[in-house]
Amino acid sequence: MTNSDKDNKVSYNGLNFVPFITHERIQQRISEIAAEIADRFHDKCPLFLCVLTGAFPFAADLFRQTGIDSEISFIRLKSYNGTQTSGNVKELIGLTEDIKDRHVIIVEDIVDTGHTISHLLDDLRNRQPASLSVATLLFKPESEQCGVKPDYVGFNIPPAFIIGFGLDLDGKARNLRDIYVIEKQGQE
Ligand SMILES: O=P(O)(O)OC[C@H]1O[C@H](OP(=O)(O)OP(=O)(O)O)[C@H](O)[C@@H]1O
Ligand code: HPA
Repeated sequence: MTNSDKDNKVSYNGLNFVPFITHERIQQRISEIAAEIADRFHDKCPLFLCVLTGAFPFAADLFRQTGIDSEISFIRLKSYNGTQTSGNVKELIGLTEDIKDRHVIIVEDIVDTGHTISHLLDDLRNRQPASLSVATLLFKPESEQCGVKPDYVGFNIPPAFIIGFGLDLDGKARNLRDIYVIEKQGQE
């Protein structure tokens, strides 16, 4: 089965998606965020905390491009089925590091309703890090429901479902180089 057609649309599970943000724009923006993070944390040996699964491509590029003395670790949280949040954030792989007195930078692919990041921030604050920051590639300010304001945002986007560059629909499409947005009714 092929997932793309001549208009560069892609289809997964019967839903159509159209191109939204190119790989080149993503990379450009990541290098800008990396420079900001390097400027602030170059003497603090921060711990990047990648929230699997969706954040792994962003975290890899950001971690590499920041290029300062730093470490990376991983946790795995899950709350989405298809295009909807269940509202229930499940921890599939937990934190193994002691983060007390560490400068922690949480790396997310997307802050949408904000439930996942809000749940994680509550947990990490109790572990007394020296500082806690959030870097997210994508932010949907109109969907956000928990009052979380990420410190570093790649792109503010409208409240429509997207895939690609780590973001999935039921496990598919994470390997797309670009980011795609769900096609609006009547757009086809
Ligand atoms: O702000 P929210 O509405 O909580 O949505 C954001 C979360 O949703 C996605 O994770 P998902 O549960 O789909 O798991 P995944 O990373 O394995 O795709 C994404 O990676 C974020 O962690
Ligand atoms: O728009 C989205 N796409 C994929 N995964 C997501 N998780 C939260 N929002 C999204």
